[in-house]
Amino acid sequence: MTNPLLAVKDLTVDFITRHGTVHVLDDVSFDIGDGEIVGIIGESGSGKSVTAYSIMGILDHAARIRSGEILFQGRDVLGMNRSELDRWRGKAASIIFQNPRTALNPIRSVGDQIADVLARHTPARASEIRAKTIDALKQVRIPDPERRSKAYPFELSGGLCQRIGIAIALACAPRLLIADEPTTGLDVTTQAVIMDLIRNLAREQKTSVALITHDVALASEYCDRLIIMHAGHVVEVAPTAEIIDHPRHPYTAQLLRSVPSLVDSIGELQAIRGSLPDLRRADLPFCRFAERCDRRLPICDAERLHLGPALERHAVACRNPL
Ligand SMILES: Nc1ncnc2c1ncn2[C@@H]1O[C@H](COP(=O)(O)OP(=O)(O)OP(=O)(O)O)[C@@H](O)[C@H]1O
Repeated sequence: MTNPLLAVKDLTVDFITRHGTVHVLDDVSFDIGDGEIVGIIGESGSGKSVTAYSIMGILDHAARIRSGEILFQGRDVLGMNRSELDRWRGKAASIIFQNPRTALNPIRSVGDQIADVLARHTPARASEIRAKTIDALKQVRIPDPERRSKAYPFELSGGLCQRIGIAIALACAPRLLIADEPTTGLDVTTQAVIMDLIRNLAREQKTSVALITHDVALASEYCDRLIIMHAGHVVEVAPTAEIIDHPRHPYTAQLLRSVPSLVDSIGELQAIRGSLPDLRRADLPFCRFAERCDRRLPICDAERLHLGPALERHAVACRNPL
């Protein structure tokens, strides 16, 4: 991809814990283009959130970025100092979290929380900020926005709280929105409303979206391209239809076979074999899927195969792909 909006290159992140070093991300590389909606998919523990937090500069203090680059419009995000990051976050890139209620400040009205973000990034008079706050609430289809702006998170449903999260994230029309499991915990109807809202607003504002989810069916419905992660490696990247029709990595194929809406008959439905390797192991195999893989070859254990920084249209990190 020429001049992507975001380029993550060979990102390697460990966590230092009392029980040892956890090798969470290992040479993670991918791009996100202007206006694209990209799904980052994988089982729980595959490193999706750590990737998102690395991009946003909000990693836990136990994290160590061992190597790699995160370039946003060519600018090195990892090299930004605190005040540069504060200006960049919210204005250029923002994030919405899984649990909207805990992500919001419980003791500040939702209108004030939107106004705070606007005031931080756009110098304007209080009356203008107030008008923009109401506009932001209207944009996420909050009924009776004047009244709701004075509400506290505990007074709103989970779905309404997530709309507030979206309003805060999109208040300054960022170029990149990271949506980290934005619909987990919401009922199915509300999930669809929230996802439609994210997609439509992103398209209107030309905001790129990284949708982080373990829900392959959801990602396949909303994303242009999918990035498949397994145990801290990116194993496959391709346009959504291509990956759904012709998965090439054995892990992707197993992942797709575990999704009821993506198999032709119930008889084809299969659980993913085995479990993720313990990321504290010092002897992690080059291919972290090898121990779960029925296509493993001797060469898989001999040397690491990288997806590479310049990703092809359909890239797969496997010695013996389908
Ligand atoms: N602060 C931390 N200290 C130690 N290990 C951590 C920490 N944060 C994350 N990890 C480990 O990093 C790995 C990846 O976690 P991450 O939350 O990114 O996974 P995920 O793919 O987003 O999963 P989920 O869908 O459950 O959120 C896991 O093994 C997790 O235990």
